[in-house]
Amino acid sequence: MANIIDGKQVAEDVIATVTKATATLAEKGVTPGLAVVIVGEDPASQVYVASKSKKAKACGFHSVQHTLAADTPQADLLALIGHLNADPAIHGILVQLPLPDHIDAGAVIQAISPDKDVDGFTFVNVGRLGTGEVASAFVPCTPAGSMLLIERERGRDLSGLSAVVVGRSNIVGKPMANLLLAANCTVTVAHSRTKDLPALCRTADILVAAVGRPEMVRGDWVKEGATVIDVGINRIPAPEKGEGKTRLVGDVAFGEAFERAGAITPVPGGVGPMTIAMLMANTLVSASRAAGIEPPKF
Ligand SMILES: NC(=O)C1=CN([C@@H]2O[C@H](COP(=O)(O)OP(=O)(O)OC[C@H]3O[C@@H](n4cnc5c(N)ncnc54)[C@H](OP(=O)(O)O)[C@@H]3O)[C@@H](O)[C@H]2O)C=CC1
Ligand SMILES: Nc1nc(=O)c2c([nH]1)NC[C@@H]1CN(c3ccc(C(=O)N[C@@H](CCC(=O)O)C(=O)O)cc3)C=[N+]21
Repeated sequence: MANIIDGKQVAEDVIATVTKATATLAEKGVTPGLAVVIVGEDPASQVYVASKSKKAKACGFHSVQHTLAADTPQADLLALIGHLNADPAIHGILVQLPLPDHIDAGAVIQAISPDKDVDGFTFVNVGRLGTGEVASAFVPCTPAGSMLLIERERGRDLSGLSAVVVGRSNIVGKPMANLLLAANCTVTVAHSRTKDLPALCRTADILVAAVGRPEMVRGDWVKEGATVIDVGINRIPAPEKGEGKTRLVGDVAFGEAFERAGAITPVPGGVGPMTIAMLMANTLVSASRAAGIEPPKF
């Protein structure tokens, strides 16, 4: 029977630290500014963006949201990013993904100033993380939040533990693997071509699932006592709640994995709230750096 990791609570702790540090910055005349840019009307994206803006305001940030039409030309989006890069009131820029097909997401991401890249997606920040310069990098929010949950559970010394990351996206899987490697884990990254994934997962002291397939990781893939981090957010039909209703599940079959894991994150209430909290933490760090003030440790 596993310990259920309370991501909501840890996220609240992070937000409390951010809010306190924001008040200290305010005494010095600095207000952290976060700009969230969304293109199109994808309802799921709208929900996430709204909750990011709300959290930013609750932290005491200057929070702006730019909602652009789905057919906005790429040049207009690049021009907006140029303005935000140059705006001294803005310390963090987040362009909500995915972007519409007519826009080259790579070109847009790389247009963000690395100093304001609170998502950690630009080459500069990816490179800092990849070379082990973790302290100077903006680390992508979901892996950064997952790492904080792992450290709260297992302590800061993860040396020699075996970690398996299922998924190799630039947003989650790869940066997660780099963070675990920087923490001296022995890391294996699995993906859709991996052979005998269940057997590989059973070797993991730390198992991170970031696949996007509802409940794919079964209970018997989990090593006894392992720490299981479920990044997946999948909305599936829930006819038991009524016609047309849905519910959220992760990439891990929670009920089964709970029986074998030492600790496991729930969905919702696990990694999701941490993602938003780390966005606030990264924005605070950016504002602190711009003001030449030492940011708090998370
Ligand atoms: N909690 C949060 O804050 C966040 C949650 N998410 C959620 O995390 C999940 C993953 O997101 P993201 O990384 O963006 O997704 P992507 O679709 O970009 O990547 C999915 C990865 O899973 C791999 N994969 C797919 N099918 C299998 C399979 N059958 N066996 C093994 N590996 C497989 C893919 O392999 P290959 O490379 O070979 O195709 C790919 O590397 C999603 O559910 C998403 O909603 C994402 C961001 C934030
Ligand atoms: N540039 C960019 N950066 C991102 O960080 C980014 C993005 N684009 N695009 C989409 C994904 C997804 N994402 C989530 C954030 C919070 C929750 C979250 O708070 N989830 C709640 C549940 C929310 C609900 O009920 O729907 C939870 O798990 O408890 C989930 C997912 C950030 N993403």
